[in-house]
Amino acid sequence: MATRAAAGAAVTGAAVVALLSAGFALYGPPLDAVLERAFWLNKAHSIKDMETTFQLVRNIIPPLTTKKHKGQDGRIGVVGGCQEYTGAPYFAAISALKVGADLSHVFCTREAAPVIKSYSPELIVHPVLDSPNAVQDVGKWLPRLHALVVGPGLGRDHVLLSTVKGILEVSRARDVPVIIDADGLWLIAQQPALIQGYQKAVLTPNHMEFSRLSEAVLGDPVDSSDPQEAVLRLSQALGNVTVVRKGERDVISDGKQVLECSQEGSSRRCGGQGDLLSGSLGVLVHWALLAGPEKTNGFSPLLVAAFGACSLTRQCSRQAFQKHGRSTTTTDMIAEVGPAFTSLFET
Ligand SMILES: NC(=O)C1=CN([C@@H]2O[C@H](COP(=O)(O)OP(=O)(O)OC[C@H]3O[C@@H](n4cnc5c(N)ncnc54)[C@H](O)[C@@H]3O)[C@@H](O)[C@H]2O)[C@@H](O)CC1
Ligand SMILES: Nc1ncnc2c1ncn2[C@@H]1O[C@H](COP(=O)(O)OP(=O)(O)OP(=O)(O)O)[C@@H](O)[C@H]1O
Ligand SMILES: [Mg+2]
Repeated sequence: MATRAAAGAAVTGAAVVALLSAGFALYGPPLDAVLERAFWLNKAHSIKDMETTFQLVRNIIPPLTTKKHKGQDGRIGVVGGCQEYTGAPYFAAISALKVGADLSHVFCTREAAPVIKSYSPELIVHPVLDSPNAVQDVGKWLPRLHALVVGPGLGRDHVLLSTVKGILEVSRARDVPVIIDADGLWLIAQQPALIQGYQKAVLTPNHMEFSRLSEAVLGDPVDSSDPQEAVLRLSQALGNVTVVRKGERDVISDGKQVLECSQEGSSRRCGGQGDLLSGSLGVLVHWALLAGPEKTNGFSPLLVAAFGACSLTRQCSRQAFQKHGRSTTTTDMIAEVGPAFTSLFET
């Protein structure tokens, strides 16, 4: 367990960067106002030394060319979808495709599968999660997947969670990057060892999920006065697993650096926005790891990917809200993924 003093010492030694992206004109260049505040506690670098985080996200985006084959820009899996929840895995999987993945798989329970298939012919849906050989059924796809998003709409059934434990163990053994969200985080709060020290894991907790994880891992309630330190401490305690704490501002840390994303979103808090984020992150994590640290200017590729997914989700929310106001739903946000991506990363 990390103590507050230990965390404080690590902060002092580490390069801590807080990047706040203030609002900028819709469809306008994002560089104008993205870097509101940046500092390195060891003073070795200054704001002028650094490219903006948006530029780093742009650096990891693979070019669209006629030379590629299907699958090269991303084959993403989503583990989730049960009797109660079919929307969440759909949102995550379709978001991965809309961001630019070539293939998007959903591994769900038998009864959720026809429902999810009926939402979209573009998803590949495997009704395997409640089968007796579920771990092997998912495991045989792992060599063909670039990242696995675990948890959207998974539910908390004990048998399903123990299957997912097995899937996480196999994924880790195969070095497959995992993005853990929603009920996947419920499992991690009970068994943090599953991802302890795994450098290709990213956790994307909302407010409640973050509190649950912090209490389970650090043993004390979250210090709401210092969100950055709270995220830094949790990441450190988990062995530098990347943590993305969603909220009014998204705080991202790998236990060494802290990024903050306050890209303007909207005041609509409809369900499913986090699923858009975790699905998008699946693709961006693959792209970032492929690009490597030389393209991210020494920053952790996972931090850059997370910043990209957070800013994209919030921009989708902003654009959808401008069109639909109070009636905005996640489906409206998904329709904005293309334009939002272009306005943030391709201008
Ligand atoms: N259409 C769907 O199928 C959807 C299914 N979902 C699934 O629903 C399941 C449960 O997810 P939940 O997110 O409800 O998880 P939890 O059961 O942990 O609930 C989180 C709770 O925290 C509350 N909360 C969120 N932000 C807060 C804040 N800033 N301050 C105080 N309270 C806050 C929310 O109201 C919610 O009740 C997951 O499997 C998830 O993926 C959601 O993703 C939403 C969409
Ligand atoms: N108060 C807020 N203001 C602006 N954006 C927010 C706010 N709270 C959350 N968001 C944004 O909404 C997105 C989803 O975060 P949220 O906390 O709703 O996740 P979630 O509860 O997991 O969602 P889901 O319903 O998909 O499970 C993130 O991009 C986050 O930045
Ligand atoms: Mg969620």
